[in-house]
Amino acid sequence: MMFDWFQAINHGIDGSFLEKVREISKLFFKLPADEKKKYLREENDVEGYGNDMVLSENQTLDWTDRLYLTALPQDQQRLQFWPQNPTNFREILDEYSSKIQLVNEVVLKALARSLNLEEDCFLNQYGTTAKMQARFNYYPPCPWPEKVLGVKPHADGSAITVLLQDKEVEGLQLLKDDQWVGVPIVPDALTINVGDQIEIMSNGIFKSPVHRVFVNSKNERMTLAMFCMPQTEKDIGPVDGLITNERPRLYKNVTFTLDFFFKNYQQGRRPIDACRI
Ligand SMILES: O=C(O)CCC(=O)C(=O)O
Ligand SMILES: [Fe+2]
Repeated sequence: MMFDWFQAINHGIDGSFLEKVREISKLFFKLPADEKKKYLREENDVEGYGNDMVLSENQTLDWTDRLYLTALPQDQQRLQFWPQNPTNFREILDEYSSKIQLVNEVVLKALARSLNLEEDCFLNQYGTTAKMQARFNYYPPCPWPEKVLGVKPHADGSAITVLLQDKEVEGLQLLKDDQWVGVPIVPDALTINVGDQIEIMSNGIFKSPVHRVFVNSKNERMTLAMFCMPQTEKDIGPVDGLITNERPRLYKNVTFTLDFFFKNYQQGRRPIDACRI
């Protein structure tokens, strides 16, 4: 199997800028609850500040606070959910998104070349605009760490996810050969994994890894996941060069909307299973 998760260093984003990104996240989560509530997610929406969408009484909630925002394209930003405080929040997130967009392009081209395909074959499925969702995750210390998870097992619905990990506190684990393996902290690295949409586009050659986050009783942890993907109105499917007699088409063409993703995810189903032929 090909790699599905790696740590990128020399990605072109300064350590000092990554610090600024961590800083706006921290300043936001440290605001008084009343102030954060101004950006509260609405009941049936994913964007904004809050926790899981509650879809059933049996659902286990994640031990986390998060702020979920559409970062790109800029004209789809819903600024009512963007913190006014810290005052440079928007400037920093905009700059970070455009830098991550470049990382996304480099990675998708490299993935294509590694399969001897034309380098734009994945990017061509993006349509006219790329989409990017930012998820700021805050995991408070937890008095019963063995009883809950920071994020329950899931795979990402993105094409790729670029994660800025906490500088000091580990928590991310990925399922490899039925074992949970910790993802270490590498200073100034970006942790990159493929999501369901690259699994589909690559006709299953790249696998969108299942991962989860554990919490601990002593330390809080903060991360920022950037979900990079094609514009959501556009359907995607396995690229032509990867459908052969030996390897028939494994996935349908689908329009991978956020709604489709979350309805499955919150009920403990993998959205990608709904895409298989
Ligand atoms: O916080 C982490 O380490 C990972 C978070 C994650 O998997 C996600 O936001 O999809
Ligand atoms: Fe994830």
